[in-house]
Amino acid sequence: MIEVHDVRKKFGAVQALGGVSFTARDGQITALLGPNGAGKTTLLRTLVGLLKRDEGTISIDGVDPEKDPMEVRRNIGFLTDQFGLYERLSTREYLVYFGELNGMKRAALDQRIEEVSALLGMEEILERRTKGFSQGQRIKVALARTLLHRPRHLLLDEPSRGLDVMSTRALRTALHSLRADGCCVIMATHVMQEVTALCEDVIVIAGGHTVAQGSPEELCRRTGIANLEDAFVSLVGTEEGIA
Ligand SMILES: Nc1ncnc2c1ncn2[C@@H]1O[C@H](COP(=O)(O)OP(=O)(O)OP(=O)(O)O)[C@@H](O)[C@H]1O
Repeated sequence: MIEVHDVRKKFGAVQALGGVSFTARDGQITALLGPNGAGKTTLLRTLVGLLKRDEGTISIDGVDPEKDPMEVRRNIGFLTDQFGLYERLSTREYLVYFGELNGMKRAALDQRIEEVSALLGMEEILERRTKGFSQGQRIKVALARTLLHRPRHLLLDEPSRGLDVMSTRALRTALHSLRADGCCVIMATHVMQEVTALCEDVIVIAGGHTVAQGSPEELCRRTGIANLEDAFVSLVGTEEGIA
């Protein structure tokens, strides 16, 4: 479970997060919705301890990422907006490298690479060097790295960008199975169909503040608007950020 209370973060004069609070439960996929520049990426980076918050509290299964970043990272998979692939390595070499960094034993790691590769449809790119990979291929490799050590928590920053229809479906299947395993998933996205298809809970942030949290149905009920996209626009008070 991830619990966030009144988190604030400034970059110079820019107040990227001005008071974000929410709870993301285990066995649930929580969408993080917000217009461009709302603070979604900043929030995710703060949750894994890559950024230091100015104020507020964060608890990842009771652990503060600033006090014990290694413990939090062991239990978290984070798909960032920067994939950080090593272009001289093949996909398999890259995954072995990160699996070993996470303390996985080689036999278990080899088996897990096969599983994740089958899940994401990566067989054809497994032995290829990542140099020159398309956007969709790059995101698959990064996603595979994120899933490799079976994290208890998964933070995904726009995971479906650049994915084709088959890969988007594969991602959905992967997320369903992680949810069934009790994983706590937070997914920043601009794609409303993804939210309605996958997420039982939605956090709406705008201007660095939590504007609302609830199921898609609750947000529609609260705004008196039947369609989630229109409800979102009404909550943030702008037409920005709609895919
Ligand atoms: N390193 C940084 N230095 C200065 N300003 C930053 C930095 N990182 C983020 N910001 C600012 O903080 C605000 C929130 O940015 P953030 O990337 O978290 O938004 P986002 O919700 O992820 O946006 P998008 O949907 O466009 O990806 C923006 O105004 C952004 O310009």
